[in-house]
Amino acid sequence: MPFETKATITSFGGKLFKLSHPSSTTTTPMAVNLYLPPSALSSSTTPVPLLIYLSGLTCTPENCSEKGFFQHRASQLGLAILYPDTSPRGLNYPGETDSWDFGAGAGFYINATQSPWNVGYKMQDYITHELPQVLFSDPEYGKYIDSSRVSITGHSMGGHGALTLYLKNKGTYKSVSAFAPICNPSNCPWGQKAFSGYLGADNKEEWKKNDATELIKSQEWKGEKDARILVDVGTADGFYEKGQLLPEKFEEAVKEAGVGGVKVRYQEGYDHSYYFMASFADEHVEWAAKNLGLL
Ligand SMILES: N[C@@H](CCC(=O)N[C@@H](CS)C(=O)NCC(=O)O)C(=O)O
Repeated sequence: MPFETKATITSFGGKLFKLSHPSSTTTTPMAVNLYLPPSALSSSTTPVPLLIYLSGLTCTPENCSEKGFFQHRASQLGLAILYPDTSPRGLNYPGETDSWDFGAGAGFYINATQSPWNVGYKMQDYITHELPQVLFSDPEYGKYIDSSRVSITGHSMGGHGALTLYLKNKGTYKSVSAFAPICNPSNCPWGQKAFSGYLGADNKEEWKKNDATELIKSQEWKGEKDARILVDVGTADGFYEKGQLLPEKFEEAVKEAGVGGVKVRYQEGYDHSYYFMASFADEHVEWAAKNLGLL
């Protein structure tokens, strides 16, 4: 089914489209925003590459579209941005809306294995399979996108989502970047709560398959010299201070696996918010653009 266009908003010379489509993966309607830069919309040009942005806990497609400021540099460089939602909505599973860090708004970009979540909470399949297929084949929007040039990025839960989907699907995305990602969910409260609910408290092997710090040590990545991973963490991030992000664990794993081409940067004084995100948005868009052949 093609996208239904709910709104069109001019932004940095391009257009932000607020879209919706019925998803067979989540069994619900899904909201998604798409930004097309001016170069994509001018009739004389060829399709543009795509950056997928995965948002954090509690977010919808709106948070980053409104205050992430990705559109600023994406407009100049000729990059499309896709802002998906963070979970299915309205399934009415028991406990789905009881807390902000589990269920609605907290899908973690994994495929749940535990009932009832294993029916609709399949955000990994949704982001890697259904959503790109719907976009690339859409009669209105598909023609603007070069489906062979896609990168991925994200914030917090979405930063981890970006890292894991990149690591699980080597070659699908040209690069990855993450803002304040949860780096080692098996060892932090947010991750332990989500993985217990979605994957089962005792299924630690399943946890490892969904944890960026474990995935980077896999056979597929061990010894990789050009991993194309950029991570930024703010040193005044309260969630970093509380041990939710654990970037040092990821850095240790990178070292242990002998992986090159990974930059983890600690940005002095920045917190977890979109003030931090927006401050480095240009650099993350440039990172993707460079790896997508635009720079
Ligand atoms: N609701 C949580 C905060 C959750 C939170 O900070 N979410 C981040 C992602 S992990 C976010 O992007 N929130 C939405 C926003 O800042 O617009 C709290 O009260 O501590």
